[in-house]
Amino acid sequence: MGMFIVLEGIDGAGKSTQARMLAKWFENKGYDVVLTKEPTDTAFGKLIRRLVLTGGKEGIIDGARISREAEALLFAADRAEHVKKLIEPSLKAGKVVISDRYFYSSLAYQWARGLDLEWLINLNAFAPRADLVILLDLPVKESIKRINGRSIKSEFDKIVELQKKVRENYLKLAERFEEIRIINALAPIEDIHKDIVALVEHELFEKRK
Ligand SMILES: Nc1ncnc2c1ncn2[C@@H]1O[C@H](COP(=O)(O)OP(=O)(O)O)[C@@H](O)[C@H]1O
Ligand SMILES: Cc1cn([C@H]2C[C@H](O)[C@@H](COP(=O)(O)OP(=O)(O)O)O2)c(=O)[nH]c1=O
Repeated sequence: MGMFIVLEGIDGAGKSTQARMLAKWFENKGYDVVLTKEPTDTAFGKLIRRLVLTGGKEGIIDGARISREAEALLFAADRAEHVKKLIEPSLKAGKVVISDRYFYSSLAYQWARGLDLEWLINLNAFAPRADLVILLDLPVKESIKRINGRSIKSEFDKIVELQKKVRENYLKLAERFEEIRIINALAPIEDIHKDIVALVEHELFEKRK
């Protein structure tokens, strides 16, 4: 069996930056690496971007925003395809799978949007837990600085409030899922990479000996 590593955190925490660096680190060590993300780039992921993430006209069906439940189900459908078609086959082939977001994102975000945590955990029970989840934690103020410009000004306050809730949710989830490890994401990019490598070496290599 391969190794399944997930990066989680609020928007702008540095997940995609660190996922790329970690993938390169494994490749340099001779591992076969699959770098992937959720929402995926498949038709399901595109549907989510169109129906959920735009917040604009395209996200409206029959005059209203789609329900939070439908949102959670769309993320789960995308994830089911991701697990069955890419993650499980890659792990069976002995590869290192690194995913930028996974079901932990659904727990943190859809919970923040008001859905019940136990309902979300049950909905995502088909998805195997990761070997290691690296939670990039930082204050919302800092993440907003990093992604300045990605969001619409009129929605700014609402976005800040949601991100704060999401950050708190991730920290609560870290107490419940022992595979989640918290990394301080305020540091410079190279320092965070070193912390992640140290964590990977400790959690995945030394423990497996
Ligand atoms: N440790 C860091 N310090 C400062 N800026 C960073 C750091 N890590 C990433 N960034 C920058 O912040 C922005 C968001 O990073 P990104 O990796 O895309 O985050 P995410 O994938 O979590 O949304 C990018 O412009 C990236 O270059
Ligand atoms: C995977 C996932 C993401 N999200 C949210 C987190 C992000 O705000 C948003 C999109 O993720 P993001 O990583 O920003 O994707 P991209 O920049 O490639 O469009 O979706 C959920 O609410 N639930 C989920 O299950």
